[in-house]
Amino acid sequence: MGEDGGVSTRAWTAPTAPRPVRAVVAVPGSKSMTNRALVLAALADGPSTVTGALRSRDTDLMIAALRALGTGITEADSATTLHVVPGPIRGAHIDCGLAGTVMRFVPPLAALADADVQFDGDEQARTRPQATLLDGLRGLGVRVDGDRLPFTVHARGEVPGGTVTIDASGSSQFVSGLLLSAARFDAGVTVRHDGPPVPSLPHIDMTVAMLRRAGVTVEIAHRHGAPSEWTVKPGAVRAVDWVVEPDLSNATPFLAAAAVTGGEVTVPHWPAETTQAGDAIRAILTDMGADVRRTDAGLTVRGPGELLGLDVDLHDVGELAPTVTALAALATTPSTLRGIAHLRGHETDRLAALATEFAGLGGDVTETADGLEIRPSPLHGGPWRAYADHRMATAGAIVGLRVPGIEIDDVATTAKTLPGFDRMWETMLDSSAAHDGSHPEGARTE
Ligand SMILES: O=C(O)C1=C[C@@H](OP(=O)(O)O)[C@@H](O)[C@H](O)C1
Ligand SMILES: C=C(OP(=O)(O)O)C(=O)O
Repeated sequence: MGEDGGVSTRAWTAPTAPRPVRAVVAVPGSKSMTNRALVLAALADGPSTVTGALRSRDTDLMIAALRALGTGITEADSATTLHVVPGPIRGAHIDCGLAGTVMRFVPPLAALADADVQFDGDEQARTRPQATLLDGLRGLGVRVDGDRLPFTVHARGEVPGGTVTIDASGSSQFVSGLLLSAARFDAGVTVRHDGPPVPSLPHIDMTVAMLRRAGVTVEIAHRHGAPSEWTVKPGAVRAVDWVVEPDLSNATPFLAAAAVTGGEVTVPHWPAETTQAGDAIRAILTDMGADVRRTDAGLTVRGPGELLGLDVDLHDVGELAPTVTALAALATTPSTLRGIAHLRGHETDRLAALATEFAGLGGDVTETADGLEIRPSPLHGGPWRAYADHRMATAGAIVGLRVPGIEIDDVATTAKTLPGFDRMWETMLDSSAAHDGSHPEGARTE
């Protein structure tokens, strides 16, 4: 179990929206960027700062892991501005909680330590796929005991590195994890993928872009039009002052609130260009009939009169599947979500969890080999289990806007990436009510 209090639970009745939601909702920093910036800063050739960092269970677990391994991390003017001073990497015990980014990004860095590093995490994390990463490390000359949490990296101060072939079809994080620390391996690394297509490629693009920004040379080779081999040359990781973008995946439940209530929600500081997978919500909501615009004010979604279902491949953006399933379950026409078999290894088996919880509300959501079929069906209130999955909890909240009596068993689990989600949600609704739907800038949660 996590030692950081992340396992305490709290029940919450999701509030309904008596009128169209009208709000401006600022979301905190990206989990994926924060945890990459922290790892790169810990490996860098000097002190870095990370501005706009997300503070949440997953990022605090990363901070704790890197501190235990010898990195100095202090808060500067605020909790979201972190000063990172690299130090010699030493032996430690690491709690991964349920964070994929901690369990996949930290072991390769820990392999550079001068002593053993032990990893464990939540009970539920012990079933998340991990062997591919650990086999990859073995292929690079590291001794590792175990194939899943708990496991031990027998570090000896250096990693030979070289070429390794893995099947990364289970998670892009296996590739990202090996690449992030590879510049510090003696021979760098070449990761070859051999297997069905790698999911979540934008997340690997983010890894490559951030490595290059830190002065690391990365080369990519393609097979059949898809990247299949990544090479990181050995060399210094330069210290960078990282500025973290808002978390676009965490923005999606708030944008969905506009879509399902025929309202209008703006998320400020939406980047014009980004490697974040969450940016795909723009095309998805447009396909469902919403009006989606990016302006200097941010990204604004205006809900349609009629929310339409869609047929979409979410292979690259599996993180969005719970939000998209909630939207689709409230749409007037059927939907098919494809390309997301790997969601069975996320925080929970998300395909099973979504099908089960919608069935309990009278919904018609069925699992396929690689996704979900969602048919319109009248929904009623009832229990909604979160399965320790932040995005299951936020999906329940979206449904609750239109369906009274959605009893989420654990809203505290949103602290994995968005502590205070329920307060933000309630503020969004309260301010919409204050303006009675007449003013588009009703709520500001900034
Ligand atoms: O590298 C990252 O920051 C992430 C990669 C993706 O993982 P998968 O490739 O396992 O889907 C994504 O779903 C996860 O939330 C974050
Ligand atoms: C899959 C997710 O998280 P993790 O980084 O733990 O894999 C997610 O946030 O949707």
